[in-house]
Amino acid sequence: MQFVSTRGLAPALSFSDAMLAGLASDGGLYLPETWPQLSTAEIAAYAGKPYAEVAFDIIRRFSAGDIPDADLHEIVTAAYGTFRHPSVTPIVEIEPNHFVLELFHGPTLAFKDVAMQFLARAMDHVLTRRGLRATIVGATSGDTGSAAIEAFRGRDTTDIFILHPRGRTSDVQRRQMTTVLDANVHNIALEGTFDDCQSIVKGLFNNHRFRDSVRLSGVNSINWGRIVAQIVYYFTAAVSLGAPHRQVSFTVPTGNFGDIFAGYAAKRMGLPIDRLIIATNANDILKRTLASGRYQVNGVEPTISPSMDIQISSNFERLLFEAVGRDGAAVRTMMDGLKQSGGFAVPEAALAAIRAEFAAGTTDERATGATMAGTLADSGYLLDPHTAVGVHVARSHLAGGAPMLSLATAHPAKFPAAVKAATGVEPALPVWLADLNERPERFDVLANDQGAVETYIKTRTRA
Ligand SMILES: Cc1ncc(COP(=O)(O)O)c(C=O)c1O
Ligand SMILES: N[C@@H](CCOP(=O)(O)O)C(=O)O
Repeated sequence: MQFVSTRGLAPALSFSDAMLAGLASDGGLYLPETWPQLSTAEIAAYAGKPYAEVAFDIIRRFSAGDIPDADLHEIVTAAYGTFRHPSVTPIVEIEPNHFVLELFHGPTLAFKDVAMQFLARAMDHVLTRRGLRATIVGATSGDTGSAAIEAFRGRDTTDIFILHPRGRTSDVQRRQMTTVLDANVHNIALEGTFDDCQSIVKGLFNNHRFRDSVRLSGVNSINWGRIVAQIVYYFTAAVSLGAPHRQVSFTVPTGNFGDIFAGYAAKRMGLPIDRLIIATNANDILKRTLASGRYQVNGVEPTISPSMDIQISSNFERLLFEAVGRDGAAVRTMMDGLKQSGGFAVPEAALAAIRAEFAAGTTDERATGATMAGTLADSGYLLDPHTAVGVHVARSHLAGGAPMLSLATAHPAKFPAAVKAATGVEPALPVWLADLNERPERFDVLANDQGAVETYIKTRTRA
């Protein structure tokens, strides 16, 4: 299986090379050349299987011939052995026909662990086999960073540099990153927004001389290695509710569009998904795009679901590539518009294709709080603010349809202030994080300046 860039100019790469590259050399994102197809019988056979076995079967459809099966099996077994729930990603019914898919049982309490525990081991495996080291960079609004740092800490093959927007994460999220003192971990608090962090990370990849000199690799969902691991829980969740003999729908709290794109990929591989619903907070560029056909960046608005305070939704580029019939030139035109004027029009046929697969809804701050309070009162279930955005949007799509799965993307204890303000309940951190507030922090504050970040990385990386 080869992987192609959404911008059509970079060479096609193997699974391992696409994973190490992160972003393609033409600025695009990698996608499999074709979507593997699963038969009804193959999907039905996932029922009752351990999560790691399903992960192995799905991921190997992309990595076979590149990562040996025995090695992949070892990687997924170790990755999902770190989760504290035997089902890894269990589901809970919160009201008739509406379920939450709990993705927060990993080491850092967010859905990012599902992919990051796989990605760190897979990268380590490839680098070790090749006798190489890499410099990992990532931009985070809070959760990607903590999950990546936890997964890569102490690894000899990698140095990891995570950029977070200074003062715009929850205290728990920041401390989960900055209290990790391993020598290969470097935290940068950037004077800017998440979009600024992400734009610098993309800028580092697009500076080819720098990229090659430090052997740069990325861990944001621009990396196909992230998306591939997230496809798995769409299958396990749907099968546990009766797929492939029955359709299910998913509502996904969305920022960078990686998580919901994994759902789209599952559908392209044969999973009978009825609706994929994009749920956003006030940073509603995706909802506006679906409604108007114009993707237009506004300023980022801080909310109580800070991990979704994103305007430039990177993985939407993958969907655009699909929707324009995999025409890299058309994607380049749209991305040039984004760079030059902060927006572009989605061609009519592509918009129709996107609308046929996706719906979108937005939740304001008041409704997010009310959803947390109401769900606790009615179902005894405590939501984190991101999941609450999804649950609120999902509720307007419940009537008479397929069972609805709302993705629970973070544990409420990651956002204690927002949860307490809405519900009066202060969720406790699990025992392994109980002393988080007492641990010493280490991070450096940098200006929103790519040159400053390059110098910082160059003087610290061992790659
Ligand atoms: C808790 C939480 N929910 C939802 C999202 C949005 O996911 P995505 O960026 O894949 O759309 C994020 C960040 O990515 C997150 O950290
Ligand atoms: N919400 C994310 C933002 C980065 O998203 P990614 O999935 O592309 O890594 C975060 O928590 O950092």
